Amino acid sequence: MLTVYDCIVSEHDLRLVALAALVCALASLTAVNLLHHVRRSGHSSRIVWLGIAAASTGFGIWATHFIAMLAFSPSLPTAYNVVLTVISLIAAVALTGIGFGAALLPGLAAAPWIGGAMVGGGIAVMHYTGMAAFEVAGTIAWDPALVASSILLGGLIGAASLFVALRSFSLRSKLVGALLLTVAICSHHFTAMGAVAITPDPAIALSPSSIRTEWLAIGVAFVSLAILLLAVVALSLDIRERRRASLEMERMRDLTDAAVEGLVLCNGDTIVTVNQSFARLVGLTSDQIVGQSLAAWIPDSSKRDNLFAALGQAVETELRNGDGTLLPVELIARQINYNGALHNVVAFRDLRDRRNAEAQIRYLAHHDPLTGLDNRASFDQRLDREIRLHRRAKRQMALLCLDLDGFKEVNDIYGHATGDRVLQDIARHLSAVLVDGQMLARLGGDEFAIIAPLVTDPAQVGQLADTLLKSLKWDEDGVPAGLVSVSIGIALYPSDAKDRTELLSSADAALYRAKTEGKGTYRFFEAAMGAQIRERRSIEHDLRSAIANNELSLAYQPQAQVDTGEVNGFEVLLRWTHPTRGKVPPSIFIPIAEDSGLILKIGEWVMREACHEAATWMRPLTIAVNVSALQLTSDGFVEFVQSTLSQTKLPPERLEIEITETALIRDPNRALQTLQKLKALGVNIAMDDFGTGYSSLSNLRAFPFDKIKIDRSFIQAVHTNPQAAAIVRAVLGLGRGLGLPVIAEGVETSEELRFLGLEGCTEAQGYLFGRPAPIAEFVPLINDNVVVLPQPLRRAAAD
Ligand SMILES: Nc1nc2c(ncn2[C@@H]2O[C@@H]3COP(=O)(O)O[C@H]4[C@@H](O)[C@H](n5cnc6c(=O)[nH]c(N)nc65)O[C@@H]4COP(=O)(O)O[C@H]3[C@H]2O)c(=O)[nH]1
Repeated sequence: MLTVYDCIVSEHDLRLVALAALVCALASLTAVNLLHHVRRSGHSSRIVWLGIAAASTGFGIWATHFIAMLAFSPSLPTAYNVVLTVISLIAAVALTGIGFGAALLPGLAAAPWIGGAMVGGGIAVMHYTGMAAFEVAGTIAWDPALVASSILLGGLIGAASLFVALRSFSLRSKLVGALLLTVAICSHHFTAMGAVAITPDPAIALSPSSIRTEWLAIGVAFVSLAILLLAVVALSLDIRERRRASLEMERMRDLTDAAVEGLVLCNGDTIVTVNQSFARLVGLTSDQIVGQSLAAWIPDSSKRDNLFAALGQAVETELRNGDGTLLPVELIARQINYNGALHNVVAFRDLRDRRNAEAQIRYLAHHDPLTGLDNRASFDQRLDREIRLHRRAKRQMALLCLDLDGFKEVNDIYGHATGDRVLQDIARHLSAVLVDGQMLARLGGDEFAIIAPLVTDPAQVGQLADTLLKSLKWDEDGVPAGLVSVSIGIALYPSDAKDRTELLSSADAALYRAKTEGKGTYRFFEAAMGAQIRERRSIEHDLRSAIANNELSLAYQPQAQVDTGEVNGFEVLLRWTHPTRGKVPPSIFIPIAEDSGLILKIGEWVMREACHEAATWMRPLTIAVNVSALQLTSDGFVEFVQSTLSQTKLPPERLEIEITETALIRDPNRALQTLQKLKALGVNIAMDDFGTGYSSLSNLRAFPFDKIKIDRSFIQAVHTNPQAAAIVRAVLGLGRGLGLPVIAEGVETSEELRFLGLEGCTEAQGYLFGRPAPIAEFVPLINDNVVVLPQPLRRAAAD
């Protein structure tokens, strides 16, 4: 280093050294600017601008060398070989051009380094060719170490200069790049000059054809002037380009800001600009984002690689936003030519809404939207899985099927909104009872099911059912406690079933038993239940086609005066003659018809047939028709009765509707409204089976009854059970008190009739007067005023 320093200080004119450095710096700055211009140029003008850049830089290197040589004063005569001097200039221009071309090769990350190193090589070739042109009256000796160092310095610093200069479009990059190129040229030159040792030799003469130093100075001055001109051109180009770039940037920003998707423009991995959508997406300002690496926002490197490997194809990954949280995004990358260079544009589409929608769809596919519980599909999957696991582990599990009692009434009376709230409440209460591993699902309507895995003792499941039932004792939304209850059927795997379908049907059978044996309770499956359920389903199935198949008929049972035996009217009783089962008792098929809703259609048929029949009788006898709760509360029942009466021309006062007390309890307001309307039509209303239900005095007063029917179970026990006799007496007294006639049902013996006569009962019905039979058997009764009571009984009643 000292040799180089000594060489500069003691053997050079420092003013000219400074001039050389200035020319060099000017040439380097011009070179960097023109290089950027080449990069921005279109294909056709690229080669022209590359030539201009190469010429300016080559001239600059050459001029720097020769000004520095002019500054060199070995105190001996010197001159320059013309040919070699020209070759050195050509070499400088050509090798710089090749280096620049290499540095701008697209798609090669190391291109600026390689190109820069080639420019460094060009500096060395120019210098040593120039030194070969140098003639001096002496011999020149070279220090090989310094020669090698000079070449290395030029190459390395040259490589670094182009890398820095081309890294970005910023002014800083350009200035630092130009400075490094200046250092590369100067450091090479002066290190190489430090390697020179001249020994004066008067015997060596300068060749006559060589140019004198003075002439060289003039040539160098011209070249320097040319560099100055090129620098001005480069500067104006730079200013123009900057203005154009800023306009282009502004236009692009306006355009990209209009886009809904986040857009990011990258030079390599560095973010050059972003639109407002992207800034909003990450929650930062664009100034905070620009200049950063794309990797900072897309942490998954493999997804980043995929993005650029398959341009134009969507890649789903995560975006890290300003606060460090990750957002699901879809990316598409494309390449565009921006400011003369290829850039990557990455579009970011926020996938949160889509993901939420997908999650919602997935949720809905497996859950009941009203209660949030798992739905049937999800339940079936889980049950299958649990059965597999328990089979493998040889363990026991339980399935509990739950059904709401009285839910239909809640919907009818309080409306569907209340019904929905009741279901939600029930779901919440039941869920609160369950422990980890147990699953509650809503299978539809008012049906729920619970899977209880790993049961060691059935008593455990009984306790669970008890707790579930207790959890539902509540009073909410104005729905009275007790109106809604839950019945539970329990089946165990593997003892009650081998697969899901069988397990469900066993639990269903147990549920049916629970419902028929009191409601609000639970039952375990028993083998016999399966057969009962199948039987019930078969009856329900056949009942559906019973009207169409003419399998239904009506039986008529007389109702008579206790004292005279005179017939007042008939009660209509439904009969079903099944093609294979024969006569099916009403006690079997009527509850099935009521549970399945078939009673609505069947009841209409009964009413129409009965009114039609009664209208044909010569005597104006009454006709009593049983009406079930479902009919009474069904829409349009009153209108139906009215139109039946007018169609059959039966006077309304001849029709009597028999209603049990339970039909009133389910929906008292609606029942009251219906009964009042029927009453207004002129129809009579009888309370059936009095004594078996609630036997509420308030019901008798609140509803517009015309008659009370004492249940046959009391009549038949009047002589064996003093309590029954007391009840009959009490009901008769009640009737008298309220001014309501009382009819006794199921009178079979003359003793029963005598008892009723003595207690003041005016009307009776029973086998004693006649069994229910087709109307054809009562033809004389309906046409003549015939007393039906046998003589001895008439006497008994009269006694
Ligand atoms: N042991 C005995 N029984 C007697 C005597 N007199 C009448 N019965 C029976 O007592 C039942 C009286 O009908 P219910 O209390 O309205 O009870 C009826 C009624 O609730 C229902 N039912 C029958 N027909 C209809 C109908 O058309 N519509 C509706 N909704 N229910 C009906 O089925 C129930 C049973 O009907 P049935 O089996 O016909 O049974 C009838 C009748 O056959 C007697 O002296 N001794």
